[in-house]
Amino acid sequence: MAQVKVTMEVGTDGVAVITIFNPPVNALAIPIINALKEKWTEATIRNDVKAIVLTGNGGRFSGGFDINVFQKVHGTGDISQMPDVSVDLVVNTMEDCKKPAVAAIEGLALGGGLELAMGCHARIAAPRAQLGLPELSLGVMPGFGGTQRLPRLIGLSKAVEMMMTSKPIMSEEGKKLGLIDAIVPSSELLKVSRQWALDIAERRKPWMRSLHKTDKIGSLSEAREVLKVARQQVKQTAKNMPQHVACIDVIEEGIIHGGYAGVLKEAKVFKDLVLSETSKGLVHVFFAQRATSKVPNVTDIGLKPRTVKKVAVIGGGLMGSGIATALALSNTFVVLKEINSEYLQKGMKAIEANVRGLVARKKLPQDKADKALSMVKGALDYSDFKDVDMVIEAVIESVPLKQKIFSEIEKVCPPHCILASNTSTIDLNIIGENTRSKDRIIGAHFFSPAHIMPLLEIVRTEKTSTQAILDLMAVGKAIKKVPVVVGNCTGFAVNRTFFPYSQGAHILVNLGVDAYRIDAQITSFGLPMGPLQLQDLTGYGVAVAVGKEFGSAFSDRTFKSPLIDLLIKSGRNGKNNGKGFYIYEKGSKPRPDLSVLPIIEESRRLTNIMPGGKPISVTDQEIVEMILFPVVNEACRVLDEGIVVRASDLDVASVLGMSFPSYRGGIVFWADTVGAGHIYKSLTKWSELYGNFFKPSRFLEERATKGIALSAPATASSASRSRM
Ligand SMILES: C[C@H](O)CC(=O)SCCNC(=O)CCNC(=O)[C@H](O)C(C)(C)COP(=O)(O)OP(=O)(O)OC[C@H]1O[C@@H](n2cnc3c(N)ncnc32)[C@H](O)[C@@H]1OP(=O)(O)O
Repeated sequence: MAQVKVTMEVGTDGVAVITIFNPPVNALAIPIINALKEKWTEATIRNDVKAIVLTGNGGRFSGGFDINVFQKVHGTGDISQMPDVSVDLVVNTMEDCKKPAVAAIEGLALGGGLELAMGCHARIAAPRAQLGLPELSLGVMPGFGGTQRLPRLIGLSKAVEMMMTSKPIMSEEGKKLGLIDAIVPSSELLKVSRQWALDIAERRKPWMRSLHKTDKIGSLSEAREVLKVARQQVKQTAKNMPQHVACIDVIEEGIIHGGYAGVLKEAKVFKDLVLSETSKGLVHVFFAQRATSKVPNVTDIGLKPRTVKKVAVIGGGLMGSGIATALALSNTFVVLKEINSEYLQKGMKAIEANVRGLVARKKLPQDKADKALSMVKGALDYSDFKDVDMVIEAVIESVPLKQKIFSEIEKVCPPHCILASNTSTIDLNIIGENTRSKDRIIGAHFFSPAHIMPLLEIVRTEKTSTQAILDLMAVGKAIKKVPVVVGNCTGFAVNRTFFPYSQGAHILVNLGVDAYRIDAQITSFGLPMGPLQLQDLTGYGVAVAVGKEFGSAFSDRTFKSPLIDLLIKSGRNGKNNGKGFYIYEKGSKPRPDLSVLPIIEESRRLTNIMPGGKPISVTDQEIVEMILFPVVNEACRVLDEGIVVRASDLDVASVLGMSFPSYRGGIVFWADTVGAGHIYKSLTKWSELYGNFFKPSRFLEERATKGIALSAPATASSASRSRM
């Protein structure tokens, strides 16, 4: 293992270069922080040192405080594990040091990394270095003085924006804003930084303590206006999370009472936030997301992914065109195949619209858009398939059609070519039934819109080769998705786990609960929309098809709601035709459509499940639980069957595929915070009252009765039932 250390080399010029070594991102682990203090103190007292340069080894300054420490604090609840860095190291040792220091920044300076750099007296950066304070995305806030120094260096508005969005800027922008003093090529970074430090020591350049600066903050009333607007914005964008408002309050403290008072308040509030539930959830998701790239017996056996240069996408509909867009944007050659020129043209136009949309939203420069569009070629036959490395089939969910396509592509593609399907529900073994290439068949399940949604479920069967899995994982990463490897079953991990999401809503509606109250409670819990609005968005055709598929796979626990059929009969198709549970009009938010109420009444009459014919009475919390506990229950079955490698993969999949609130840590993490016991008891009660849909799974029952967390790894007995 590479050594975690801080070195100091004193040159004949009298400059001490202090270097952080902690690959891969030079995280500020506690030994690093202690060693930094030691070296700085040594440099301060040594007579041969005139000035200091701080840098990071391996082309990266620092990715910030060691996030593992947060996780340790979360595990133990012991906040005393957090070192006192802000005052002791950054203010007293670095900023108030009698020798000047310059930060030499390459690659990235994030979080605590940037905060150390701001504690230095100047910052020199290499081109395109990332600079940011992303702490809020971990449920905390900058804790090494960043809330005070960033506004003083670049102005309040921009500093607030950077902290609230957690988005980094490049060193070029940092230079314009005043965060960076000079940009120099990497090869000259140390040389220029040393000279700069000497220039400060000899008063040829200003000796700037950023905490003492006031010129960029503006008047108190201007500052208050900026913070007021920020508070209003985070009410919308950061619902249910404490760190945004806390951070604004701490910034305000420094503006009113001075930077040092701000630093003191920051240190206190920072520690409170570290202990918050939000931070626990977000830090869990941070590590869970990185864990998805570690798949036992796939990524740890020394196998290398092969290069995938050219991919054929079959089907130019919503999914196919989205997938083709994602591939083209990452410079992969794409052949888009359709069955006739009309459909092909539509598909090509959809790709163009996707790419142009990104340009319009300033997410993509024009030259990259042109390049992406030049990577796509349309085709009406298989002649371009002879040299493709991968095919992704994205046609309608029809078993015979998919089977036909797979037996055709097996013949026309080269033998190394991976044969992937974007099916969201159909068993891959059935799709590949008529082929002799079962080792090359794999699921590449994208989420709509495929060029934007970050999740890629990679579905392996018992026969899929390790090489094919590894190759698709590499393609997924190349197109900036988070690939999560899952097993083969109806609905795979995400759709299967969340099938009860809409089912639960339909049961509640039929039990007499107001449809719009259900959606409102789920959105206030933190999902972007409730289950009924989601059905409007995906369209009722999808709801019917998915309902059939799941109804036959899991008939024991499927609730047959007539509501969607009744809505279709009344001429509704959700957002597609502007009429569903809500009314959709251009330019305005969806509005509840009260003319749906008689249709709901009709559904209630048909199902006749209201006890005594009267609507049930439920609290807001019960609504959330009656929708989400069945989801947890299905997640338990997914865990029990070994469909995911680890529980945290399901957390990531729920956050990225279903927009489950990341600050709640994902579906299983959240369930563990609620407690398996409470979930089990509630489901048992509801199953007695309202039927099998709520019946607790064997896995949930076992975990609840034995007091084991749902996320705990599978026992030997359940692992042996694993499908992988
Ligand atoms: C007091 C302070 O104000 C508080 C703080 O500083 S909180 C920390 C603030 N910093 C951050 O939020 C940055 C978090 N890191 C990142 O965003 C990204 O890792 C990055 C942009 C630095 C690098 O991205 P990338 O090159 O894609 O590598 P990525 O796979 O994410 O990370 C590589 C490894 O470094 C680890 N890592 C990254 N940042 C880390 C950190 N700050 N602490 C501990 N480990 C970290 C990752 O867990 C991963 O470990 P693994 O290989 O064992 O899975």
